Amino acid sequence: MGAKSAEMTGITKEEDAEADEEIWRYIFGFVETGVVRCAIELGIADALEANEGQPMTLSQLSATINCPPSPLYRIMRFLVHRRVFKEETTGYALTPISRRFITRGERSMAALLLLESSPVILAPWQALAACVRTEDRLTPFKATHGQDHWEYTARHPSYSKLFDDGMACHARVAVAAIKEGCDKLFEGISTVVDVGGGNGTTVGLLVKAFPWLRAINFDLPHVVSTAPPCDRVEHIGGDMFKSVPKTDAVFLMWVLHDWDDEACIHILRNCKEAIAGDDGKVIIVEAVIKEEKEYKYKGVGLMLDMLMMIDTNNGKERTQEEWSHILDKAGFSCYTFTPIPAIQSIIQAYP
Ligand SMILES: C[S@@+](CC[C@H](N)C(=O)[O-])C[C@H]1O[C@@H](n2cnc3c(N)ncnc32)[C@H](O)[C@@H]1O
Ligand SMILES: O=c1cc(-c2ccc(O)cc2)oc2c(O)c(O)ccc12
Repeated sequence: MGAKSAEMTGITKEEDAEADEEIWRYIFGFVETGVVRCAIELGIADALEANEGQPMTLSQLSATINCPPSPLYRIMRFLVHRRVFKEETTGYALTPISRRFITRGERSMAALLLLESSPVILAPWQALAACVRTEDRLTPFKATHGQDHWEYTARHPSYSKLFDDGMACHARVAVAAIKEGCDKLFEGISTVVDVGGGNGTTVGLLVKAFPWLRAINFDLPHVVSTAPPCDRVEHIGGDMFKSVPKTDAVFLMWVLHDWDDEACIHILRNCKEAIAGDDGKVIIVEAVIKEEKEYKYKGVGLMLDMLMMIDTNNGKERTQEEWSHILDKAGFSCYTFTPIPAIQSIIQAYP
């Protein structure tokens, strides 16, 4: 049977030609992530950074990172084509993308890429179709690893570190955006509890950015037990489903997206209980899913929504209406939404 005509399908020649090209992005999309992961593991961006930002020839780079020139040439050819690195007359150089893969860089996303491309995170995608079909929905993560994400994290310290480091590298970008987009957020606030604060990177940065603040980093006991000490930050282990330490303000970033509405309402009621003074508030830093034409960051919110389907029990990214629903149910008298230059928005909820 021959190809159907444009009149029959309603597809123009141009659209069809575009699809011929686009289809390969779906088929080989993983290659880009895989090669960037390899570049991070080889330390290519780190080596160029250590060379004081000066370009390096293939043989210099090969000697520095201890990788033979022949495969390195092919890897660099691919990454130059993708603009991850650039080729100048004197050798290979960093671009704005590879600067984000310098492991100790201020805006490094290397740890998040290593997390998302890890076998633990990737394997459950094989189970997504089977899991969404079943009525008594087992998450793909649990179907693959036999435990839910937080049980698995508690039992696998090396994955727990990979996860906390991944979250922490994104936290650095988020706190800078909070300061830029909402610099009055902590006015009149002396103490803040970061609920689900991971290894404390976020509160550590918050107390630096807002120097009058004292903070508690509150997370599961096994998570805070490995958190490094930090000035004006106390680490407390506990369970947000039981209670939250008393404070002026509660801060939650990328915590509520892990949970269904009922669990979120439960957590938010505990956070509301924790607010000691009359001027306190709960600060939520999360994605707010918007109409398609308003999507920023190439639909990252929708990608995270798919990730929540893989890793959590009915966790999801929410629209403004969905956020309003859970905040109303948790008993907040009013709340505001503030966009910031990041994937997330700031939601301030007042008891
Ligand atoms: C997606 S991570 C977000 C980490 C951090 N807020 C950030 O943005 O980098 C969710 C955090 O919630 C914590 N968590 C899960 N269950 C918890 C509970 N019952 N009580 C306190 N924290 C919990 C996890 O350990 C994890 O650090
Ligand atoms: O694997 C993840 C990744 C995230 C994540 C990544 C990037 C962001 O800007 C925010 C969050 O969150 C996760 C999560 O909440 C979870 O329960 C399991 C896995 C991941």
